[in-house]
Amino acid sequence: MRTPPVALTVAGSDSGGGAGIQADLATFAALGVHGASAVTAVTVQDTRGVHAIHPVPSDVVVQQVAVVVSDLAPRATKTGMLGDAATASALAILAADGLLPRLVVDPVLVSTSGHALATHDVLAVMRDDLLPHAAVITPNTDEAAALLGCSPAASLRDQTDQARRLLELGCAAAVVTGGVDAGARLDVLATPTDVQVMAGPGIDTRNDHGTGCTFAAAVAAGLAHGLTVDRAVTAARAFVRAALTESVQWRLGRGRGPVSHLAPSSTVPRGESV
Ligand SMILES: Nc1ncnc2c1ncn2[C@@H]1O[C@H](COP(=O)(O)OP(=O)(O)OP(=O)(O)O)[C@@H](O)[C@H]1O
Ligand SMILES: Cc1ncc(COP(=O)(O)O)c(N)n1
Repeated sequence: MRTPPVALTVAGSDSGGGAGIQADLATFAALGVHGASAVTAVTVQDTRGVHAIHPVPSDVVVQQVAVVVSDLAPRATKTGMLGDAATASALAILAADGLLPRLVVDPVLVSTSGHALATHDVLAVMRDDLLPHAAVITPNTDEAAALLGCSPAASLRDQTDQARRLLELGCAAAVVTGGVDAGARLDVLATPTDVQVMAGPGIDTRNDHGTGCTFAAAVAAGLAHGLTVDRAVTAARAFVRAALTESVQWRLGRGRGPVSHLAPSSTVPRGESV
């Protein structure tokens, strides 16, 4: 087997395994990428919600990144839940030093279950110091509105406008996810030369915990394989759609279950009791 490319995720741990580090590593593995990780926080979490958050000190986050970067030379990096401003600032410094190649920033602020995953001061640090180093950022419409200080998008036109305006914050590309129009799901990708609206039918499921992490990790996996941002985003959309479709019938946990990160060509023996 060929040596796989390496991607690094800097994110929080989700004990339920649906989002955060766990979703990122599962996505990397499904897409043929070796995943390394720097944990920013331990969340006590299941499919019903976030019950507690235990931050990892920012210097320990930096140490994790430093050893991985010097030993494994990741070709792409993804950030998710950063938790506090000290960690966001420390990462911005690492990015400015060129240590976070092909950086995908998923500006995680609040979980689907409505729990704050970042202190109020993270937003400004992320916007002013980290985003200018990103190859692409992947906010949903609420996160985009928070970064821009405007109201949430009420139409595709607003969402497109948000994606364009995010480029002014200095990132090389921005994909604003989570638009819904007449049952279709809309993502808008803006680059300095182009704006693309990507639409697909909404998948009716309650198992949608971790879609944002899975999407951003899949973009990072594509970049680690050498894809352009445009192609990495298209491939990531296809991966998330497959992950949502495969898990429609699942009953994992009592709340919003995870999407499937299991490769469709899974070699796990079927029909055997374990
Ligand atoms: N029910 C669905 N049907 C089709 N596509 C979906 C559905 N839910 C999410 N997606 C897709 O998943 C990707 C991630 O977008 P989403 O807006 O869910 O991110 P997010 O809000 O950041 O997620 P999270 O709340 O997990 O952090 C996008 O490509 C979006 O279009
Ligand atoms: C550690 C961690 N990172 C990110 C999310 C966001 O995912 P979601 O919006 O699906 O809850 C989460 N819940 N937990």
